[in-house]
Amino acid sequence: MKTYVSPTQRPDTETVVAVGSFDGVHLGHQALLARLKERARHYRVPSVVYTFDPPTRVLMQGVEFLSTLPEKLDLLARYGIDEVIAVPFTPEFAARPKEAFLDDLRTLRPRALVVGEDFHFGKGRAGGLADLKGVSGDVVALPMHSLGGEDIKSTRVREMLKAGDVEGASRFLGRHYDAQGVVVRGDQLGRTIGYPTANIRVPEGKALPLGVFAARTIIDGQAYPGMANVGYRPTVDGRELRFEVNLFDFDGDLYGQEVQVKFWHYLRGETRFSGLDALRAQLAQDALDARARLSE
Ligand SMILES: Cc1cc2nc3c(=O)[nH]c(=O)nc-3n(C[C@H](O)[C@H](O)[C@H](O)COP(=O)(O)O)c2cc1C
Ligand SMILES: Nc1ncnc2c1ncn2[C@@H]1O[C@H](COP(=O)(O)OP(=O)(O)O)[C@@H](O)[C@H]1O
Repeated sequence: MKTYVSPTQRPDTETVVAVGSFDGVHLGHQALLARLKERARHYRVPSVVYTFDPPTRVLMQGVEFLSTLPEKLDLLARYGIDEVIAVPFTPEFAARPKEAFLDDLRTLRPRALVVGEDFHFGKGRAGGLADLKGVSGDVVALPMHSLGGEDIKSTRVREMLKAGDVEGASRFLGRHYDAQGVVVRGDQLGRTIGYPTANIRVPEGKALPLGVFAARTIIDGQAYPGMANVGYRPTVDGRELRFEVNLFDFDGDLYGQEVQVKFWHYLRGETRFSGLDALRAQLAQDALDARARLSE
């Protein structure tokens, strides 16, 4: 998959194009991508995803993102997209009139455009489907996808994560929600209570679910079962948000390693224990619960 930061960078050929933030690449996005690929086969031209980094809502409304750009590119490659144009979404870009965006699209010579039916663009969200018809003779506007009577939206996935509902988020994403980052040093307390935890630093702004979870951690392509905590560690008077994982049946040095944690099941909310002994007892129970959930 080729990636560009501007539509003018790519070779001057016809295309089919899907436009959007694609934050999380959830089931609704996946339906759009399937339609994009179908149109690309039909016209025998490359499938192009025109996306914004960061997602428009992250810049405009200050929300957290579900996928970092590398995570999003990785997912789009796996769905078999030929090219991605990831334009830096800045206040200046957001303030451009709709005509400027339409001109950008024209440089891609789109045989077909695939968007969600509520797609808007340009300053004040002034541009809509009718404008797109001036750029391509084949505008596919997909209706909002729903699951169990609920619209599938990135916003809803963010809400579920904040409530610890990683199962709900997984249903909407069509895969387990995950976070990638590098293992950094913590307070070296975990090992003293028999539960060493790899503290993971994720890119600032990445949405994390809150609570205690059964998780699978991918290190060098291998999956390790374990349990994760995302919280403030009230028992040890923690202050900032920490993301840590204890791996079962693992012993080794992980500092500096890049890891990917897949959140499997919500186990409980974080609580304040009377001391480290009480915390240790709870961790023993969490480990049993996590193993049971992971072997289901
Ligand atoms: C599965 C799991 C659950 C946890 N639950 C809690 C909790 O409920 N309350 C709390 O204060 N800390 C909780 N912690 C965080 C521990 O306090 C933390 O692992 C310990 O302070 C060690 O920190 P360190 O990695 O900086 O050495 C949990 C950690 C894990 C791995
Ligand atoms: N089973 C394990 N799960 C997680 N980390 C482990 C495990 N075994 C060893 N480690 C290593 O020990 C470190 C965690 O020990 P800990 O005392 O909690 O220190 P820190 O506070 O620096 O995280 C991890 O970063 C990793 O390098």
